[in-house]
Amino acid sequence: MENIIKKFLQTVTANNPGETEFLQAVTEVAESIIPFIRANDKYRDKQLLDRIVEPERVIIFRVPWVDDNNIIQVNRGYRVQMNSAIGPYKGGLRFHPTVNLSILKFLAFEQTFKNSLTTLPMGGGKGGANFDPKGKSDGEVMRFCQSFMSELFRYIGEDTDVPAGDIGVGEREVGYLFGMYKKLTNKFTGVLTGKGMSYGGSFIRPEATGYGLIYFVENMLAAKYESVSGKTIVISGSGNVSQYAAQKATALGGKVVTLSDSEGFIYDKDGIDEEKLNWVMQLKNVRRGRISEYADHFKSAKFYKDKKPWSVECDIALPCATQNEILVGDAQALVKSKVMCVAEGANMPSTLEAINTFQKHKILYAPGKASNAGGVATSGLEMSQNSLRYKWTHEKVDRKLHEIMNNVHAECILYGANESKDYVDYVKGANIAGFVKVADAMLAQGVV
Ligand SMILES: NC(=O)C1=CN([C@@H]2O[C@H](COP(=O)(O)OP(=O)(O)OC[C@H]3O[C@@H](n4cnc5c(N)ncnc54)[C@H](OP(=O)(O)O)[C@@H]3O)[C@@H](O)[C@H]2O)C=CC1
Ligand SMILES: O=C(O)CCC(=O)C(=O)O
Repeated sequence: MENIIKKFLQTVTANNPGETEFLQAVTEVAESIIPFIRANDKYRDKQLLDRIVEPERVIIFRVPWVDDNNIIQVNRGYRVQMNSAIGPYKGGLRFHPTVNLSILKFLAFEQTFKNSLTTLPMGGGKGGANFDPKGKSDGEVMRFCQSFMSELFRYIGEDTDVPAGDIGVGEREVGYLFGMYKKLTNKFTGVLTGKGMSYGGSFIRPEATGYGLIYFVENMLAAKYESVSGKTIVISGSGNVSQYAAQKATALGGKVVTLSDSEGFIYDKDGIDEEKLNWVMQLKNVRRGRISEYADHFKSAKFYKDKKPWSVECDIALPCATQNEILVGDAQALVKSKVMCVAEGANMPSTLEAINTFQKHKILYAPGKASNAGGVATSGLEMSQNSLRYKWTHEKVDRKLHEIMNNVHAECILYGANESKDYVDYVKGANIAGFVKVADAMLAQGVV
């Protein structure tokens, strides 16, 4: 089996030179899917994984725009349309200076499995640009978004490809993108999700990834007769996912002690309660400031410049910033501090070695494609509401989100529990459960 996996990965490596993040994501999936395919005649010799790793389409385009000093700037825009076997391409847009094809291919690949896990009819896609919204005026961000959409609009649509937010793309950016799409096509449709509440957005979509993460963690802990209540929780990042994970964890009686951004982390020994979190939301979503300011404002906190929070003692660790933020040494530090559960709000925040470390020590570990699926699931609910031209209540969407996360967890157990049922390999469980639905649809649709 090892040789078959090795040969497959050699081919993917040769076909995608230098795409380290994409190869990392494929390696993690191949290790659990190839043995499953070989053990099931239905999936054998159909080159399913060979087809899934090849994007159906990649669009790369120029994004010229004019900054506030009247200087012309140029960025590169992308949309990776990875797999449409079970529905229109669906996945966020990332605006960050590090964006490149490898990163967007890894995200689109993971998204294919994640979206399948939600059981909603959404294929996998991802896009973005190497544009940095940090430090830009609202006017600059608007002009960039308009230029980005003036090319992307040809390739998307409510039944074709439905983008949303990701790092650097929040409600402000989605608003500008939607406005330009509407102007260019003269259509008011559910072409983007994460929209504002006044023009077709869904209740709970802003909260969904963070809330869904905590619903998933509650499921993981319940199997050990534990809960979030009374636990010390370390969170990285301070953006959308981190904020709402912190909010829900605190509401359930957990004590969140860290948040971070790309300049370092803050540790608040007294916990980041609701009032302090509201202050953070104002800082990050309105003033667009740095997390270090928290330690200037709250005397119970200390700022650790250029450091990550993984050496802080905790029961639960929730990486919610970016890919590969937990290296093997960080995983070892968490194991040493007797972490009970690590659940990913970010996409692929743990390296393969870090995942091995958690699993070797039988830590409850959930990969992002399962534990952060609540965001895209609620985007799927936003699409349903847009098709219905209707808006469900806050309570109804939250209840549906909760049910979906319970179901994603159950699917992971189904395919990931070991024979003696005393440990769940959530990586294996999520990969196989996500694969089955996509593979069945691909088989039914022929070689296309
Ligand atoms: N938004 C969503 O619905 C979903 C998001 N995700 C994933 O969750 C993660 C966070 O996304 P989201 O909260 O939406 O994004 P935001 O842009 O709202 O926040 C991102 C946060 O991560 C920090 N960060 C970004 N890059 C780095 C880096 N290289 N090193 C250290 N910190 C970094 C940012 O700090 P700074 O401001 O300094 O850059 C910021 O605090 C991403 O991995 C995303 O793919 C997954 C599912 C859904
Ligand atoms: O809501 C969406 O469509 C995208 C969410 C996303 O980007 C993700 O799940 O990583």
